[in-house]
Amino acid sequence: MLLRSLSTLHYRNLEDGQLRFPPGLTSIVGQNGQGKTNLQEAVYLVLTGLSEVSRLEQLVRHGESEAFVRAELDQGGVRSVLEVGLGRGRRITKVDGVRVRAGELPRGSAVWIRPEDSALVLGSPGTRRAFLDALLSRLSARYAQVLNLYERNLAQRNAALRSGETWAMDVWNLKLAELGSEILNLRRRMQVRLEELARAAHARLGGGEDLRLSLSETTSPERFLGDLEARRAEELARGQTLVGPHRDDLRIELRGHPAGDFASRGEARTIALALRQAEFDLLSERYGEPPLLLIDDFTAELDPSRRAYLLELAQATPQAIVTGTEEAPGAALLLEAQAGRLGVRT
Ligand SMILES: Nc1ncnc2c1ncn2[C@@H]1O[C@H](COP(=O)(O)OP(=O)(O)OP(=O)(O)O)[C@@H](O)[C@H]1O
Repeated sequence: MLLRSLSTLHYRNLEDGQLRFPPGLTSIVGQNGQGKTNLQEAVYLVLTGLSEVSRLEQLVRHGESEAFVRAELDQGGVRSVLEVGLGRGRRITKVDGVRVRAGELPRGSAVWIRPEDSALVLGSPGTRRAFLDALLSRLSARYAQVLNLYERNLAQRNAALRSGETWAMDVWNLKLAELGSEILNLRRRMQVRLEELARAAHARLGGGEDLRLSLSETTSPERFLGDLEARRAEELARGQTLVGPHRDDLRIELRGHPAGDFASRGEARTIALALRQAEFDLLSERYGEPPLLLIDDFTAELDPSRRAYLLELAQATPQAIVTGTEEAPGAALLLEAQAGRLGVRT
């Protein structure tokens, strides 16, 4: 898949208009706050449906009520158009003019590597769960569907716990244990390959051989139902469900110690990069072609070996968009961002 063009209207500070992208590497240079990240965010959103903002309105330019992003793709010689319309608390997604749910977008199409990725190692369990859930949802439509049902059931069960209305609790328990167990099993299956790929990338990055990833689980498929029943009194007192995949973590250990507590900033950065490389590899394996690679601010990467790794990865990928305060070498297209305007620099 190749991204041929991106058009935006009222998207953050980006000037309205269309940008065309060649195969290979596009380098976007510019000082801070010029719109480099906003452009990558728009590309990632329209290709994958994923966004990290808490409210979609944040993506709409100040003073406007709606924003639009449109991407033209070339999929093995076939042209396809993806569109996202954003308004207050709502989003409309279209593929070739037909409305679809955000989950029906081609989810293997892009990977975004950002300076903020260190939070995968140093941040809360919720950050790592979100990483696992987003990746698995992109690898398996079944996972996305089961996760959605699980989250709805969990919200209803928690509401029942808070209100003390326990008459339907046995029904909630059965449903939650059934859906939750499927999530646990799918996570376990992916974790094996995720660890292999992340360990290999970590070694290539010079981080050593001793990175371990494992699931830290609050229950298991076999114990799920029994654990829910056994902890009912405590759950009623706290008004929330205390076991299940929504409480689990991806345990990351470096040289036998939890990386979140002991890794240096540089080591955390290397592990985060290894996780993104594993994500890139898993999506390539699943969909039979490498995703579009987005790298935000490679110049923030001060370590020479990590910087070289990022640039080599970008150069070896069929299509990559790399931002920074300086030019990425080997670019097929060089753009300069200035106050939201992206112009070709020659
Ligand atoms: N909804 C919005 N409407 C208008 N402008 C916005 C909106 N959201 C963010 N901005 C502006 O976009 C700019 C940030 O752009 P962006 O994050 O893309 O910068 P950048 O070029 O990647 O810089 P850096 O190198 O600092 O990350 C800021 O000036 C911010 O005020």
